[in-house]
Amino acid sequence: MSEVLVADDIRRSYGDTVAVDGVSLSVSTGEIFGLIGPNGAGKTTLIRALTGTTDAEGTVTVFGESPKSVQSDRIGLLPQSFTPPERLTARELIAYYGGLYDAPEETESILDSVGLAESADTWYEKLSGGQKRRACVGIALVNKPDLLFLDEPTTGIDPVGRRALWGLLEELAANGTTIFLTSHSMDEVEQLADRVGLLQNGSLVAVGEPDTLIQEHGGTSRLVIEVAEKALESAVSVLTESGYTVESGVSEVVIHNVSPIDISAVIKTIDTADIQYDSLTWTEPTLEDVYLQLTGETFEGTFTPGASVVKEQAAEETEVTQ
Ligand SMILES: Nc1ncnc2c1ncn2[C@@H]1O[C@H](COP(=O)(O)OP(=O)(O)OP(=O)(O)O)[C@@H](O)[C@H]1O
Repeated sequence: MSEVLVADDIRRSYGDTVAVDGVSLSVSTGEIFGLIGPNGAGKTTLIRALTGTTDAEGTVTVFGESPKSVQSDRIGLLPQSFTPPERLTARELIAYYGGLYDAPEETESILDSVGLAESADTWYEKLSGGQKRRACVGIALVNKPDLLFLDEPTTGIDPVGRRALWGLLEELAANGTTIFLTSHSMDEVEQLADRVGLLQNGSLVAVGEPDTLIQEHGGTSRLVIEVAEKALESAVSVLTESGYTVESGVSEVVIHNVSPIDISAVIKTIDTADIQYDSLTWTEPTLEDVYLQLTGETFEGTFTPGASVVKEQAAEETEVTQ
């Protein structure tokens, strides 16, 4: 695979604010690179530097030349904020932007790909927020770009639409389109990206395949047992005595490093001690854990979105639901 995008020591400040602070990276043909990072980390500024839409220090080459010199139909860009003419329908918009290129993608095919076929005759201003975002994604695709930059492409798009868009992006990448995207949705990046870069305070603090980053920084699998406050202390002591590594929260006990086959032994231990609990939830580390670990950010509670509830005490049998 050849390198489509190469950035070396990119720096961009706005007055005293250092938005991008010496970023170097490269992305290969057909690769999906996911850029994550807290609000204000510099993701949009970096995309603007990589696309030549803002001047920055350092060097960027796209297809071996400066981004400003690259033939315009080879790059697609969906900016974070973008408002196309509002009194055009979705179909007219796609056709209008397509008309700027010699060999655009077929309008109907784009409308179909982004799930707007049924709303194609609605003015942009009358589309819902998610439909507007779909239309903007469609506009970024009109020139059949070889390199596609998407700054938070799925913001506001419903879960079914998001998954459809993921499928579309995977298909584009499989056919050789290189994709550079930013997102605050860790499941989106984990699902899509071949490699992930975590930007913090303008610097790339980690780059790697999602699985590798999760292995290195995601921590252990966890079994979260929700117990009544009065049972918390005895639950902790029973489980600790049984050799588990335990941590307690406000109303839950967390056991680290538990594999699914160990869960029944844990249940037996707490049942034998007659400890009342509301639920058991098993989680394995995700990209979100990597994000939280490396950025040092925290949130209230222990549950993560990928959690599998393995048992509620009212249930007759242990059952795994995703
Ligand atoms: N045009 C601008 N003028 C002044 N400061 C700016 C400008 N654009 C960005 N900044 C500042 O640069 C820093 C990085 O902003 P940027 O928009 O690149 O972050 P981001 O990671 O994309 O954030 P978000 O996740 O919220 O979209 C922030 O401190 C922001 O306030």
